[in-house]
Amino acid sequence: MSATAGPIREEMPAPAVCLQNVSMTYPSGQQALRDVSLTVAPGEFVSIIGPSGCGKTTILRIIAGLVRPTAGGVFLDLPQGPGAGSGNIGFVFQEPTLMPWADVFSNVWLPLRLRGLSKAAARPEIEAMLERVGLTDAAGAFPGELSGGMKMRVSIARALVTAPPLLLMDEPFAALDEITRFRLNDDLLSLWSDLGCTILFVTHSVYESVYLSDRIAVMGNGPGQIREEMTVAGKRPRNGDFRVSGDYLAACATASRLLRAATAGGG
Ligand SMILES: Nc1ncnc2c1ncn2[C@@H]1O[C@H](COP(=O)(O)OP(=O)(O)OP(=O)(O)O)[C@@H](O)[C@H]1O
Repeated sequence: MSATAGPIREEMPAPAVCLQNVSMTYPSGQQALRDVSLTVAPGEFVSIIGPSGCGKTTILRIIAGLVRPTAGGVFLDLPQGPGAGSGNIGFVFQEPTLMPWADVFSNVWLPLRLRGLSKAAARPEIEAMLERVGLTDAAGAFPGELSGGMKMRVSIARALVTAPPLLLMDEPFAALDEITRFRLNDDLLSLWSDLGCTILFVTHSVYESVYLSDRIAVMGNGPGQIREEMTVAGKRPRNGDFRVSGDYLAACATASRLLRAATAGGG
């Protein structure tokens, strides 16, 4: 082995998600993305903000493999989660999409059931996840008996019960009141820090993106392009103190300015 001169370089981990020059035109002819490049490091929390219709959901759907881009490359480097199958990406939608006829426990069991685990075999994982999201006492309740915030907790528990290394979240808290949203923001951050997963989070809220993220990708008007990226300064763990800190307010101002610039003058 030969020695190399110069400074020792830290090995950069391969990105968990890498989009290279991705474009997407739906069969209807609607162009949703144009030349989008984005990398997300393992364990990073990245938000995507942008105006309605700019292609945020399309990015998540492409990463999840639900639609194929018409051009460009999508590279994922994700450790396999436990259990069989390729379900190592969790997806949380704006609507909790729970099975109304099944109780909370059975809703969270679903992805494990799809992997062939009986209710009894899955019980320890389900109970641990319900405890993490504060729903132990609601295990036997049906979705119709739950508040919006509790339904979203079930949806998050269901997405995380298979311990996916990548969690995609599409405006999960948009329909919730602000107090519930703030609480779920904090709970999500502590889950993320405990589980060590990578999160890509779509939101319309500049404030939410700043509170949660390490980095923010700012999209412009369609056809969708990422116009800017910013890093959010601010120590972790973040909590209510961060919401009133100078770092937070400065980052919100920067993100708002970038969003305004990105959406000025149409696509
Ligand atoms: N299945 C589809 N077929 C045709 N066009 C689609 C389809 N899904 C999305 N589009 C179009 O692609 C563009 C991007 O849509 P997308 O849902 O990705 O945007 P978005 O930024 O997530 O919007 P919003 O913030 O309103 O949820 C829009 O013009 C939308 O109408």
